[in-house]
Amino acid sequence: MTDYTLFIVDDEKTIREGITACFEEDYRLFSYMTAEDALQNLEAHDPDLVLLDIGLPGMNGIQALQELKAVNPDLPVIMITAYEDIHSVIQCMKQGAYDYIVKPLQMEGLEVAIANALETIRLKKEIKSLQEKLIRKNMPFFIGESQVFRDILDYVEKVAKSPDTPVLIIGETGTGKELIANTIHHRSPNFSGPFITVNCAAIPPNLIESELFGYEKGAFSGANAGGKKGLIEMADKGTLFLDEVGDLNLDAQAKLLRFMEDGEFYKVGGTEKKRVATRIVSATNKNLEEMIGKDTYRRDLFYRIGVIKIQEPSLKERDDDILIFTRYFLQMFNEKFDRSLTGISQTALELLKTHTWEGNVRELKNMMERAVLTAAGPELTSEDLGLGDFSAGEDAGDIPHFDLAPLSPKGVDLNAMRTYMDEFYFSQAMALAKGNETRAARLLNLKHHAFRYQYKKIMGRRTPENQETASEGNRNGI
Ligand SMILES: Nc1ncnc2c1ncn2[C@@H]1O[C@H](COP(=O)(O)OP(=O)(O)OP(=O)(O)O)[C@@H](O)[C@H]1O
Repeated sequence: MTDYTLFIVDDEKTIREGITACFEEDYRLFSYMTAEDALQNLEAHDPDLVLLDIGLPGMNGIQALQELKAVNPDLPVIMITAYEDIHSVIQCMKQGAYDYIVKPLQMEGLEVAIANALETIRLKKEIKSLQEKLIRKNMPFFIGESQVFRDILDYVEKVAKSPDTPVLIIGETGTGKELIANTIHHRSPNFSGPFITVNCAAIPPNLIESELFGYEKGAFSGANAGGKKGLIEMADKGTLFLDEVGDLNLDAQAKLLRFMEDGEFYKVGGTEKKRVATRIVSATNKNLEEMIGKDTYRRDLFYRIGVIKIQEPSLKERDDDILIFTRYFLQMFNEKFDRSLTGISQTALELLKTHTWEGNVRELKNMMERAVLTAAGPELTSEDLGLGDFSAGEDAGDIPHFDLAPLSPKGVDLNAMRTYMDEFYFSQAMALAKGNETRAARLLNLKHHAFRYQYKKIMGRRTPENQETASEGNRNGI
């Protein structure tokens, strides 16, 4: 006997007994004289297939089909009908019946119909289980125990259920906005469709329209001869993730709004109206409300993209998670680089807690990657992490003395001063060491890798004018 349960619902005793005699060795069978009886037993026996007579006394087969589909839309139902009742059959097929058989019953025909229906169920179950496996495999992995973060994940779980409600994720750089967008996609009904990411800040303003909507051949000079599909069309039946959505210019904002109103658009140079169904998830680290006040962002678009808003906390606002992240990344990079660092020194742990974390989780992840790769071990020190003042040694406890100007009553911009000091001493060290990084690192009592990392960061934040000033500084020996 196979593991399938079948209901036979027919008021004719000979039909019920005939079907039972034929199939009782193959399936678990329950037979009922009325639809009401069958519906009452639905929950108790959870059938895989129902054979349902149309001409039943009391609730007829058409009404019973509706009731069954309301309880379980995927339950296959084979209608049993008298030949002359073909109009009712059509009605049942429109309401989702799987198949029908005509009285007097031919048992071979019924056998084929049942086998087909059960094979469809088997395939559907297999597809569902494969889809679930795929979701689990592609599901972004989250770290975080803080209450604020758990609340966000609960909310994400709820909003993901819609296939098309727009979501706006707001938060500083590196807080995990893209990870959240990805999770919304994978937990939504669109999960088997594409997840297309667009970095709005990276596309030149004059190309944004053709990138988003695509273009027809010959739309403009320099265009592909065959035309191009836009990112919106590529995201059909999936999710379009508009990263840095605050960087869209006003022209592109107007076009995006028009598309979001009704899901329709034209390709650049095209005359055919196109339609796609995609969910728009956007993210920004800008203050869009402030931009609306300055007329650089459209209020109507802000409301349209932000039907659901998710505010991602900075790492500082969820500092319970800093040590959890640190341990996780330590283990992750230990495995990746085949290292066996045992932990993190007490001083380093204290410094991790007090660090400013302007680059949020990304900064912590990068810091751990670099430290695990280069540390001497056995545990990570603050020096390995490039944190704090370690000129006096990791746990020496002696604070070195520097002669500093006293604080004036006007106060001081400490961050600007630190930046200035870094730039000043790194430039000087490189000038004195004639560009030799190892010697420059020694002059600043830094390990070579820590020097390199910080020097690259300093060079990266300089504007071209600053760089000119700095190199002049070098020439003048400042
Ligand atoms: N909760 C988390 N669990 C695990 N990894 C995380 C988490 N949050 C962020 N990350 C990791 O931090 C890095 C930055 O995350 P992500 O790119 O999602 O940030 P973002 O807010 O979109 O940044 P940006 O605004 O700069 O684009 C990624 O490597 C991501 O995997």
